[in-house]
This record gives sequence, structure tokens and C-alpha cells, in this order.
Amino acid sequence: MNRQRVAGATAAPRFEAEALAIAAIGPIDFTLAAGDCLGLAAPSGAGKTRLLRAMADLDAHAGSCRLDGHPAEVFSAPDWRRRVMFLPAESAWWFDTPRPHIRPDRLAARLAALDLDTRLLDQPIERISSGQRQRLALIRLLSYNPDVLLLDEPTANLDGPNIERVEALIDEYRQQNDACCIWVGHDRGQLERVATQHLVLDAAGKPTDTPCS
Ligand SMILES: Nc1ncnc2c1ncn2[C@@H]1O[C@H](COP(=O)(O)OP(=O)(O)OP(=O)(O)O)[C@@H](O)[C@H]1O
Repeated sequence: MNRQRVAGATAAPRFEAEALAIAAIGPIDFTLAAGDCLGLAAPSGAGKTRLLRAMADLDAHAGSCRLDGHPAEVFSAPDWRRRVMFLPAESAWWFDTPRPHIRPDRLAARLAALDLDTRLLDQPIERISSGQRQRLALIRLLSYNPDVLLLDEPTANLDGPNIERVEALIDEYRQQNDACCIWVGHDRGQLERVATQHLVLDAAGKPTDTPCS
């Protein structure tokens, strides 16, 4: 599924982190080229979500992130967060139904790709299942055309066929948009399928070479 690079080819950095740390979590460093996906694994409570929030500049942190060579500081906060977009494990919704949250471009195709009925767009949020909400939140995120997807356990509520659909949609988006992603997950098999690079943290949030159990 992953895009293969030509051996010996060097790709320009698209999204980078240098000495990124929040509280005692990290520091971490990585460099991703267009189309790359970093699989981020760690025991529960190690700090994966907090690092994603630091990358999106949602919480105060140490170290820096760069997009296409430009540090986060040169972007306005809303512009950075639109380009480097965080998908929380549990989605938040502020209108009564999904439709007003989602830009219409490619909406029908993405709903079909994730096996979602268009009528869900006009259903009250509380009547939509957690797995349906998770897929709708991904479609909402993609509708804003981010350059970097910060995905916090994006298939946690899904069954096997829907996990495959989500993996395929994200892979297609990365390839068509030269986007990068950071994929937080606990399923090592999945991370091996979707990621082009891997970062494993120990229970204290420090990078390690030891595989996460
Ligand atoms: N805003 C915050 N301020 C201080 N500590 C926090 C904050 N948010 C979370 N924590 C704590 O930081 C630690 C890391 O939390 P985080 O949610 O990043 O873990 P995680 O690796 O994503 O866990 P899981 O795999 O269970 O989702 C936890 O001990 C959590 O209680």
C-alpha cells in the first residue's frame, strides 16, 4: 500500500520535528517527506496524544516543527492548525448535525469510500454511532485539505472492513496530495502496513528501539 521511493533518491523534507517535547514527554525528532507516514507507538498514557497536540501547536511545548522548511511561528495559529490538522481519538462536534462541519468538495465520493450513507449528514450527532462519527470526523478533516494529518487512533472504533476502508482512503489522500501523516496506534500490524517510518516511545514517553507491546 505504501508508496516506494526510488533507491538513492532524496526527497525534500515536508514535515519535521526537532527536539519536540511536552512536559517530560520526548524530546522526539523526525523528518518526513511528501507521502510519508510516521507510525507512533507507545504504551497507554506515555504521551502520544500530547505529542500530536504539540505538533498541532494546541498546547505549549518545547522544540519546533517545520512545514516545507518554514517554522510554525511564521504561520498564524489557525493557518498552522488547518495545514497540520489533528484528528482526536474522540471527535468533537459543535453543530447539531455533521453537514455544516464538512466542506462539500469530494464529499459524496469519500462517504461512499467509507461506506457511509449520505443521510447521516443530516442526523443529530447523538444518533450517530461512534464508528460512524469517527469516519465522518476523518472526512471532515480531509475536506480542509491539510498538508499533515495527525491521526490519534483513527480506526479505534471500527470493524475489519472499515479499518481497511479508512487505511485506503488515507493512503490515497497522502499520495494525491503529497501529504504526510503521523499515525498513533496500538496495532503493530496496522502500523507496519500504513507507516513508512516508525517511532516507539517507552512508558515514560522517551524514544526507544524496543518494540511496544
Ligand atoms: N493537559 C494535560 N496536562 C497534564 N497532563 C496531561 C494532560 N493531558 C493528558 N495528561 C497526562 O499525560 C499523560 C499522557 O497522556 P496522553 O493522552 O498523551 O497518553 P497516550 O499515550 O495518548 O495514551 P493512550 O494510548 O491511552 O491514549 C497521561 O498521564 C495523562 O493523564
